[in-house]
Amino acid sequence: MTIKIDGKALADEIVQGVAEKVAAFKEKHQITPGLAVVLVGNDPASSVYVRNKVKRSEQAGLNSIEHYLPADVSQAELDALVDTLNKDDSVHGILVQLPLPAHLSDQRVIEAIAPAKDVDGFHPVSAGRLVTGQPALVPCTPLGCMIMLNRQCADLSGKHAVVIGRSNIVGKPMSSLLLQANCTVTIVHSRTKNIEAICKEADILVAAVGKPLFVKPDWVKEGAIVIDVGINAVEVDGKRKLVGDVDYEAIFPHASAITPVPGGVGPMTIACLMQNTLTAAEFQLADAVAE
Ligand SMILES: Nc1nc2c(c(=O)[nH]1)N[C@@H](CN(C=O)c1ccc(C(=O)N[C@@H](CCC(=O)O)C(=O)O)cc1)CN2
Ligand SMILES: [Mg+2]
Repeated sequence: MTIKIDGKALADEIVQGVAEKVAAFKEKHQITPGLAVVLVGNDPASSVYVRNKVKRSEQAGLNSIEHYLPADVSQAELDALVDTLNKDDSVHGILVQLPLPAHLSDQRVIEAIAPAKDVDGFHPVSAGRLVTGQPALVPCTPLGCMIMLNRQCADLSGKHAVVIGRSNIVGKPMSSLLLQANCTVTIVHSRTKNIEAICKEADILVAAVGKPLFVKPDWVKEGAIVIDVGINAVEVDGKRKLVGDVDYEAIFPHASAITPVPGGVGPMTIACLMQNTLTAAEFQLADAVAE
């Protein structure tokens, strides 16, 4: 029997757990962890994600601070806002929704955020901490994938994990987390030869390639755990539909567990942002005590 991993239910559980810990944190320290979310422009998908982040922040008992900037905001104005948020003690986490409009630099904004407030885990300092096994703010999507994997498999040690995709946001941090869990990790990408055969050896297959239905049933080992990070909008019979990087229907009977799209990894990304905001507030408090 294949398990359909219910990301929405697990995300609800995580946010509930964060809410309990936030309540205890407030009680103990008289501090409410604050998450500042910055949205530039009005891209419909980004607007939905930001709305969900604000809603989840409220459920978690976090202080939600929202900044909506026009699509033609200058890089200097955006940098100035990030600088203000970096200096604001009531803000423990800063998230700038990506992608930014073309005239702005995603990388420049990522690097402008104070590493201590980098709840997306995209700053080079956070990436370096993760790779070197130090306490770190870990990118939310891979963190959500690891929580799902740990739920499905009590001991990941020695498993062969294949990650499809090498982005800084998913593929690379995912590989670091799997390595920390003592998996044998292979990353495959657009230049990899014989990608099907490598995927077929995976006990754990994580697809983060951004290509609809890229992974086919004959790429998957019987009993593998399949985590689908892709969220691709396609048109079927004239209607817009979301599909993953994995051919879910066809692969389902071959996997031991698999995430659907929608309702799999996506909701976990936002739940882990709540978790990271609490972690950032805890780290900042510990640093203040140590100073
Ligand atoms: N600053 C960031 N920007 C972006 C991130 C990020 O982690 N930080 N990730 C993505 C967008 N994203 C969160 O920001 C995100 C994407 C999708 C979902 C989600 O729950 N998707 C649903 C389907 C949504 C739909 O119906 O359209 C699902 O998979 O069930 C959550 C968060 C890029 N930008
Ligand atoms: Mg750009």
